[in-house]
Amino acid sequence: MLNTRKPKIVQGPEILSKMVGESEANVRALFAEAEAEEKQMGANSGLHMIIMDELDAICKQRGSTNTGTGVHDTVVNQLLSKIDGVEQLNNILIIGMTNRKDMIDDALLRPGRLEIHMEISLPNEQGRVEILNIHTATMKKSGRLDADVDIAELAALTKNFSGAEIEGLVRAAQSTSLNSYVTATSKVEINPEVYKQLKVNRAHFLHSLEHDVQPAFGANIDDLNDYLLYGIIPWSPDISKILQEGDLYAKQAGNSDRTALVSLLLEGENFTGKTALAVKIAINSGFPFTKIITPGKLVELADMAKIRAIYKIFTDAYKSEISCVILDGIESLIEYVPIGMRFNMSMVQTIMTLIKNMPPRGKKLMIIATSSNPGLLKDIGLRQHFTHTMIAPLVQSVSNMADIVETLQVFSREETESLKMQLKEVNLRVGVKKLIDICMTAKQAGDSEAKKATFINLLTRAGGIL
Ligand SMILES: Nc1ncnc2c1ncn2[C@@H]1O[C@H](COP(=O)(O)OP(=O)(O)OP(=O)(O)O)[C@@H](O)[C@H]1O
Repeated sequence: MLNTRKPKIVQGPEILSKMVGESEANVRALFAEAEAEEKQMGANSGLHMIIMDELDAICKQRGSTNTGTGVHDTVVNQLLSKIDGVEQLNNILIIGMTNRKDMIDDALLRPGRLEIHMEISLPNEQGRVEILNIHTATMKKSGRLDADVDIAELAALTKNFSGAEIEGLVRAAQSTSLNSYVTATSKVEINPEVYKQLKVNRAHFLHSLEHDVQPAFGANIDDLNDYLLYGIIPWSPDISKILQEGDLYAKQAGNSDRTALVSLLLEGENFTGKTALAVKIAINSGFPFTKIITPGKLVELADMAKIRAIYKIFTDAYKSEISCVILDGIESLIEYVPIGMRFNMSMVQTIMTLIKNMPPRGKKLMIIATSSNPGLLKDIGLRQHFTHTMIAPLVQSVSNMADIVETLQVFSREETESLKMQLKEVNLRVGVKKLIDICMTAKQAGDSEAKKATFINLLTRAGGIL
């Protein structure tokens, strides 16, 4: 279109070489032709185009890699000197592509270098209709697409799918269809007569949507369900109230024209089920992008990498029209240690900035954070930045305890009644998670009396009986 010389298309990693100086030479070679033509023809030189895919592979922030060779750093330097060096080239257009802009050296992104930044965001519903039409066109033409496939419906069901993922879905639906015609005896065979009538129908697409292709920028419900091992037992009206209020905040984030950011802090003592409640609110919201940040997922990372990982989740969230990010156990995320009151200040700053930061125009975000130390959050100035707070309650009445115990089916109705009688005079104070743990241990104790004795013993030792 621009009438250029044949574009040079390179994959970032292709530039790198194990030979000393070779990577830099590869960068120079990319520019050699343009330089020669500029020297010869000056302003009459044709336009040269270099397209660099996966730019982040070679242009990482200098000083961020730890290979000991410094090769990455010198490749960045070489590229900088070619793009914006002493000998300026006026006959070259460089296009870099990446899905990790955050990892690219800042110097490369300044004016005069790769200065125009364009974000290809996730396709909207209309875009998805067009992409689906492109990828199903051949099937349609050859009569392989069943009449019951509704492209508009598929576009509505593929929220937050990228173009490549939609293409993957079409391919997966084709395989699903093919599989349904395969007879696997000792050989895998397809009846040629049946094959002639092979069509990809709506059921094949729905099957592949459920089993084969998950969007990278989606809500992985299976992953989230791992935090709901015992579901949500409605042991008190407070629990339904928390979930209802959570729904309201999600609606506020989703429906209000003015609210782009809702941040919710779920406070409660240890083991009160804060994570499970936060996850349940997130799932109920039905937001297409939902991610949970837990201390466990960051434990292996160094400080900067932790901050980058958290930023990455938020920048990913900003790509979706509406999203939910759960920050689980803020005190652990900031590495709080009560002895000497130590914590990671950079992490506090990061979390504070992200909680306060408005998502880009047109995007909406709900943040749900959990904490068992609201006093600390107040002292370090984080708590006041949440737009709403809610409290996960402790189990404090014997009848609530009995409801939980009965739901778990560890004790029979008679055993539960007998437990209620034995504990009727006591003051209870225990988190639902701890109570569930105790029940599950007691279940292993054998006969009815042993189960009840173990239950009471463990509850006392856990400080649940005052
Ligand atoms: N009503 C309820 N509310 C919360 N969790 C519940 C409820 N009923 C059952 N559960 C179960 O209790 C467990 C709660 O664990 P969760 O990790 O959420 O607690 P937590 O308060 O975040 O723990 P911690 O203090 O260790 O961070 C989950 O397995 C969940 O399925």
